[in-house]
Amino acid sequence: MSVVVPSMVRTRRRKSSSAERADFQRADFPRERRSSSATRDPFAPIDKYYDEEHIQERLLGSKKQRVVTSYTRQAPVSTPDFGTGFYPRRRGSHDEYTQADQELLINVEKTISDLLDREDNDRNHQITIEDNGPKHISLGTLASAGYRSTDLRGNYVISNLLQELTLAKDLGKKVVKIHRSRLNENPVDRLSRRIRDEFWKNLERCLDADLIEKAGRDPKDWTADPRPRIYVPHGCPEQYEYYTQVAKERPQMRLDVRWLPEGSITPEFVRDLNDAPGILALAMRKEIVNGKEILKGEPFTVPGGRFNEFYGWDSYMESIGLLEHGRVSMAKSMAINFAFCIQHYGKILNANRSYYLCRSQPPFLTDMALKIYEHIKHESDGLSFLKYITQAAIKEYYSVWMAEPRFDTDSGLSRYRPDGLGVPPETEASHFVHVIEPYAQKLGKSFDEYVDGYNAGTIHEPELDEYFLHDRAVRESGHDTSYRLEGCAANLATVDLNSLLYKYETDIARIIRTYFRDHLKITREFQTEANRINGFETSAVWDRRARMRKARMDKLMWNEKVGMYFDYDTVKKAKTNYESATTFWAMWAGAASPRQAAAMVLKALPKFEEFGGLVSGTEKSRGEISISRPNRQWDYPFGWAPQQILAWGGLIRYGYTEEAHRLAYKWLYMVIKAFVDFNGVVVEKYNVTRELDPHKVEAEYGNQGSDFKGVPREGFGWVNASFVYGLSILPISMKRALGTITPWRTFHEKTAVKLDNFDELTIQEVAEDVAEEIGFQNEHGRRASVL
Ligand SMILES: OC[C@H]1O[C@H](O[C@H]2O[C@H](CO)[C@@H](O)[C@H](O)[C@H]2O)[C@H](O)[C@@H](O)[C@@H]1O
Ligand SMILES: [Ca+2]
Repeated sequence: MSVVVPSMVRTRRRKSSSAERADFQRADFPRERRSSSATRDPFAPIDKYYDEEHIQERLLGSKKQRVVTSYTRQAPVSTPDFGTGFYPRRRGSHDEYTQADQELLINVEKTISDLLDREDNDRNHQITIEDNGPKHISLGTLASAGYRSTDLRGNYVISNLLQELTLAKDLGKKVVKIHRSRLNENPVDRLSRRIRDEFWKNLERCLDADLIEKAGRDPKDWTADPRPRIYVPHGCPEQYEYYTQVAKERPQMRLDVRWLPEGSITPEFVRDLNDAPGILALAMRKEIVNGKEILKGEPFTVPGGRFNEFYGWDSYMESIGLLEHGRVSMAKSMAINFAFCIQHYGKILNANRSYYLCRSQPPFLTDMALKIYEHIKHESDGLSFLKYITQAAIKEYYSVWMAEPRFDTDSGLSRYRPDGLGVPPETEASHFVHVIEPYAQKLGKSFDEYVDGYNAGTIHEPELDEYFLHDRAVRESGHDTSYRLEGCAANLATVDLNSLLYKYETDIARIIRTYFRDHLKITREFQTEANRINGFETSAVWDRRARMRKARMDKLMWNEKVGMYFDYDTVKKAKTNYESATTFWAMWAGAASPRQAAAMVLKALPKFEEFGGLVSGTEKSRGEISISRPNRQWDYPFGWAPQQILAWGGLIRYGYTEEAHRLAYKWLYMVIKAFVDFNGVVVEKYNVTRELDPHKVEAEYGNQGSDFKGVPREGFGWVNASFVYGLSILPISMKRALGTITPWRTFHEKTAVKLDNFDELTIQEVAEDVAEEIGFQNEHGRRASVL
């Protein structure tokens, strides 16, 4: 058997003195040393896994020479597939493929540079299926102290190697031992592990002395002098003092601490802050450390990418994944931060930046409180947590969603309709060029001059006022942007918002009845006109509100023929006709009757189901796309994690478990396939119609999460959550199939149940049976046979 020793090893061995050799053999690494894998968990979190400072000294000695990493050099050859270069040789008998727990000894810097040199053909610091490199490397084994080499092949393994080494480099490691099994890990396990051990941690922020610098940074601050700045609400003098002290103690940070005014925050005030954007203070708690009382910020999880602040509905979605991973205290802190925002800013904010002060996002607080409570009900403060958050949600319900300008008295339904003035400053400057340019030209002004004048109120343009009223509403809806909402959002009582409010009403009724003996006292900071006199709430009125809302939704939004809810235009007094995946929110909230749910499954679902799960809206509703009518990120062909999460929940709630499984499988398959083929990528949104590279989204704002060097470090908050939650609802057979990257088609073909008289019992047929039982016909007039 010929043993191939990488050329560098041979050279070094020849040069090394006998004394050095003796030292080396005396040391801990005899030629057939036992692997350390018996004691080291191949899948440990990176800080533990690479926490072996001693490797370098022990192995490299003073000359740092003995760790070998090299490509197997061969004569350049030319192949039609790869072009000219050094290509993988055939496997030799020395390859130790059978040893799943084999460990490799790797020089970090050198291997990264070799890998990028050879494998990263398009020079984007990622190794993906779009690179035409050899997808092969020979590395020294730990057991032979680098004397023997073993081969790694294939895009996934080679890319995982780059990722692991980049992580090790982040930790300052020069030489590492890596298990082969870590590079070859089942991708579902690998992504779950990275979310659990790394992504959540890297997305964690806190407005404490040590972290304010990180959380204060705003990639959306386009001003000439971006610097960390914090605004403190009037009612929080201790916090003001705290941050002033931080600013004094750490002048290099250039932290600018400012008060917010007492009383209501006006649109004019918010507009005027655009030249000095800043983060908004969040909740802090008092802790005793070394006998001294100190303030500690309640932490929060940010979405990722350029979204480096505490978001509204992202946080709810993230909490689903966090709870699944046992990070209960983080979810709890986020709910407490929401209560703080309601108390001090009057609403759950779009996010805690000054330019978001006027607007909110889709409300999920009662469901969040209940989910967290399930995890902490045995704790001494479990019930007081539920009480505190429910009171905050009640205040939010009355003063945000059931008050002017959001509440529409005619329909009795609510709208996204925030206050505000001027052009939203957080988007790229170019975002509104096509809208504003024609007005600027009319006045002979440049784009910038026009925006300055319009924002300052020296230029008046009612048409633009109307445009931005709707634009702000689009952003408050979280669905920014979409042709469903463009030019009309502020007038729409949307299915999404009213489903969520129905959920508030039913949740609040249930909470008051079940946990507070039908009498919930409202403390002063959360009192509103609606409950100030009584000072308490009871369940009956909430039940009644829910029934009323359902009746209104049925009347104004439900379309029996199409089997779907549609947004209601409160100005035109008519249903709209844009088909949106938000119709399934009514199922998530429990607002649909069993009959409506069956109709949605039978008629609506097929319109939204694509290769990668649910698409946001149908192609027909989006309409033609052109240069003057570009793609919008919340329209066809894009799919978003929250839409999937809510639809799965809704389907399960009404007993359509197989449907939920199928959709979850498709979404997770798409996410994991991109993760495997594209260097571990996890992004904000996906093109659910694109099988090869669904993470490539050509729409406004690009795609957060795709721009990284070597390894993604945080994924994207709600996609992380959707992955964790999706796995939690799938049966084990599906999880296994996902781990082997089995497309839905194949999985389905192999596992579909065969019954007598049926070629295949499809879920569609089950839905038809349900429909049959309730006397419902699909649009082709077809009735299913009775089982
Ligand atoms: O900066 C542009 C817009 O960015 C946010 O919207 C998008 O990201 C959010 C964070 O992940 C998410 O909540 C929202 O649904 C996305 O459309 C922001 O919320 C917008 O207000 C902002 O204009
Ligand atoms: Ca590349």
